[in-house]
Amino acid sequence: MSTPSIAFIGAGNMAFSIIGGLIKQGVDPKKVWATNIDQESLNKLEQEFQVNTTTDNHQAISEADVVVLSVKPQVLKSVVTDLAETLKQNNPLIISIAAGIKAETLQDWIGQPLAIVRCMPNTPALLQCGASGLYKTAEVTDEQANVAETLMNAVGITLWVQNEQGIDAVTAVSGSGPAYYFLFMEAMQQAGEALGLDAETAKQLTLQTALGAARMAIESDDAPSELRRKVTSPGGTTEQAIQTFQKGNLEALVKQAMQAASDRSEELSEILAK
Ligand SMILES: NC(=O)C1=CN([C@@H]2O[C@H](COP(=O)(O)OP(=O)(O)OC[C@H]3O[C@@H](n4cnc5c(N)ncnc54)[C@H](O)[C@@H]3O)[C@@H](O)[C@H]2O)C=CC1
Ligand SMILES: O=C(O)[C@@H]1CCC=N1
Repeated sequence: MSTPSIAFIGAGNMAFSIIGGLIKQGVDPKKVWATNIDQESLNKLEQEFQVNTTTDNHQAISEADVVVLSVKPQVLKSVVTDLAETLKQNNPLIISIAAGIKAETLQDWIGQPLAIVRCMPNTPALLQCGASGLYKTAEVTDEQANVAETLMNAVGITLWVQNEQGIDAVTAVSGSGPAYYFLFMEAMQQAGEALGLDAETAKQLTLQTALGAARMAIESDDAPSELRRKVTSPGGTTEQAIQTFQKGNLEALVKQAMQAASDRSEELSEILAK
């Protein structure tokens, strides 16, 4: 992939995953800049991926074609307002991965309606197994949209949403989603141990089962409901487990949890816009 010069501002966990995925995909590390206020995080990035690092956000964006805003939403305003003049001058494509901060809010902070793509990635990007939702403002050209899509396609699948609210939903599904599956893995592993397996055995069985189920769901023509039915013998063991989940209202709980994630995304956009 021929890459534009990309600067990640606030390269923490999520940026680490994207950068790692890009480098593993063959992106030239010399084209990637990463910043952080924490030198240790930068040392790790430099050691692992040989990308350029600096604690100076201005230096990182000075020659960037693409600026990826990857600090926490709570510090984004101070970072963006500090960089506003350079952003206005250089007019790079801005990709914000921050949860809950609307494109219009970013444009207000910058003081000009620059081209902004909001991207909601997830950490499996590190293994090129990410899933990202993208939303673009009217200022984004087709070419810039292509750049954003190509970049995120290098670390997984990408889907565009037509309205910005869609990003709140993407956040609840795939942005936060890995954590839901990790929680389920933790719970299954603990339950396996409670049933008498040693920790390593419970872990390996749990993780391989998660991988196998995900691959089947992706690769099979059957819907997950049908795949589930094929595991569930009438009067058998799975039926007992599924009935227990259903009595505990698992589906309603999942819906409630994801609504809470989406609500929080909306709430952040209101609180942090000020
Ligand atoms: N972690 C995840 O799974 C996902 C995170 N996101 C979004 O990505 C963004 C980053 O999240 P994480 O990587 O989890 O957070 P993080 O805290 O690991 O990374 C942010 C980094 O920014 C650095 N930083 C703080 N102030 C800075 C400044 N003024 N200049 C440069 N660097 C600065 C921090 O030291 C930190 O290492 C957030 O906005 C979040 O909403 C989006 C999707 C998934
Ligand atoms: O928890 C968060 O706010 C971020 C956004 C999606 C995943 N992590």
